[in-house]
Amino acid sequence: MAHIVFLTGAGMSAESGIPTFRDALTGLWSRFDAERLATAAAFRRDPAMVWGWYRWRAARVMQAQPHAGHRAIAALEAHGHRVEVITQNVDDLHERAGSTGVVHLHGELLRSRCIDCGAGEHPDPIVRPPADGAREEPPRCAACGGLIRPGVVWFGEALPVQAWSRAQDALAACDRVVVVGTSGLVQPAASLPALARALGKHVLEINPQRSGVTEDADEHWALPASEGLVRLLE
Ligand SMILES: CC(C)NC(=O)[C@H](Cc1c[nH]c2ccccc12)NC(=O)[C@H](CCCC/N=C(/NCCC(=O)O)S[C@H]1O[C@H](COP(=O)(O)OP(=O)(O)OC[C@H]2O[C@@H](n3cnc4c(N)ncnc43)[C@H](O)[C@@H]2O)[C@@H](O)[C@H]1O)NC(=O)OCc1ccccc1
Ligand SMILES: [Zn+2]
Repeated sequence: MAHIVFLTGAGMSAESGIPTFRDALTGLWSRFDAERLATAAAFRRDPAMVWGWYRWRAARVMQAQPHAGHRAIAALEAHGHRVEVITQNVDDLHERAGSTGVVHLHGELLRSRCIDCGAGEHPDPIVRPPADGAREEPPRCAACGGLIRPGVVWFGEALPVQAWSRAQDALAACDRVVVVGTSGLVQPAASLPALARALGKHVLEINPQRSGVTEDADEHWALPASEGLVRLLE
């Protein structure tokens, strides 16, 4: 039985209808670049605009379903392989496909917390998906009255310490690494494939396009995630 680490990015969820980071800028948000919108400064400046963007994205995630690629990773785990999923994605499609112990380097869209006291908060369910561009006032914290923010890692914010150390431990312990659907532009996550290579691990990249990772990969399958990952089962 093999010990496999999957490093996944937005391309992993593209076939489930989740827009990749750069494609999630429609309507009102299209005049912003993601790196500027996904920041604490933007939230403080205009909480309703940023919260509206995240609720719109959360609604898309709730409408989406895992695809054959997500299921293939979960199947490898069910077949007894040691599988660890380290993702930059803030959606829950890996978990919904059956993967366990998924490490979210950049947080989770469907978890929120108070920006002041950190209390975890579960905002009211999304009844009607907000129209793209819709502003929505973030709820207030029941404990301190502070603003509730999405449980994601914004640009300029440190990654969760535990997630980052689990990622490094997994790469050190694994036999091989499969990198799926990332452009390899966002640090420090983008440094993990090179770290795996430096640790002597075989690195396979699955991405229809060449990316910032391809140089660090031993193999590149120019395939969409759904096809490339199913091929791993054969
Ligand atoms: C843009 C980049 C230059 N910026 C950074 O890297 C910055 C740091 C930085 C600033 N200036 C710099 C200059 C140089 C180097 C670094 C920096 N990093 C940070 O700010 C990090 C935090 C980064 C995390 C930001 N949050 C995200 N997401 C959560 C929020 C949200 O979602 O709203 S990042 C977000 O964007 C990234 C998107 O990238 P990808 O996932 O790769 O997706 P992308 O769309 O780019 O590409 C998709 C790929 O899929 C492929 N594809 C398409 N379809 C398919 C398909 N069907 N199948 C397979 N593949 C497919 C495509 O070909 C393509 O290659 C993901 O990481 C995603 O999580 N924090 C930090 O540095 O803090 C400091 C610090 C340190 C200590 C103490 C205090 C502070
Ligand atoms: Zn609070």
